[in-house]
Amino acid sequence: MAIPYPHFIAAEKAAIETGLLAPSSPSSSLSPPPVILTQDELKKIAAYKAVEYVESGMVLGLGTGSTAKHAVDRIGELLRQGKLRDIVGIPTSKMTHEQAASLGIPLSDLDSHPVVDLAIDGADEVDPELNLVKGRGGSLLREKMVEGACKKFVVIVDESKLVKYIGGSGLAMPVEIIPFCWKFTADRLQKLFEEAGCVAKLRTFPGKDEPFVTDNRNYIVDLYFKKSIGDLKVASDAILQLAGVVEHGMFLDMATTVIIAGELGVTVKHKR
Ligand SMILES: O=C[C@H](O)[C@H](O)[C@H](O)COP(=O)(O)O
Repeated sequence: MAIPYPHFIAAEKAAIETGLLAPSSPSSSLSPPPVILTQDELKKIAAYKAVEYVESGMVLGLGTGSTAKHAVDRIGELLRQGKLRDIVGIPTSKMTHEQAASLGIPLSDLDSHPVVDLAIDGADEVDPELNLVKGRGGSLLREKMVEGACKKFVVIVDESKLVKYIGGSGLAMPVEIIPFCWKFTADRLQKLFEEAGCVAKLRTFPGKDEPFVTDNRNYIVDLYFKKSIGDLKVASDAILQLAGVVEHGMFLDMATTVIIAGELGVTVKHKR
């Protein structure tokens, strides 16, 4: 989707920094036409901004998804150019592992590097307190392990991901569950949030009846809410108490910084 970008100065600055736009010459028109950036270009702007936090020698959590992909590409590029050195990446999914390996980024895991300096990842929802929903792309467990082990967690989104409250987009809040008796677990999840009008649906591969299988060979049940689920910590504890649940996609109080690329340019929010 093309997003009109009428605030030319902020947009131009962000786009030039990211290399999406060539700097205009001094003789160029005083009233340039509005820059039109796609949603993917906004993601790229946020990702490039986040990579500015990366320093040589860091152990890096490498996120998953269409936004994090840009950050991984950029890290690979800076390594190739010699502008970054001695980076160790900890991928949060098989897909990111493949991407990072193809770019020549040295890779490791939490067993060998239990402390991660910085993780960069996308999100599906961001609330005003910087709580997140993640996992609509199917990765959440490895992300939560790696991002829970990092000193700084920088989240990169375009402004469409901002919500007033978690679940407020009306889109899925994913829960990773074990395949054994998945209907039983899905029913229990739905009942847990009856008052919020919750509907629990097993995720399937697009256009097929087959259950979607995560990197950890689990299933995902997507929860859809009609209303707010109230206290997020209470909701999180209740979900995690169900025996068939492995992990959920609410990342509460984990993000230290959120970088948002939007109509007004780039906004950086830090955890208070
Ligand atoms: O499962 C996917 C991950 O949690 C992603 O980081 C999240 O879904 C955001 O993905 P995208 O950047 O593609 O919107």
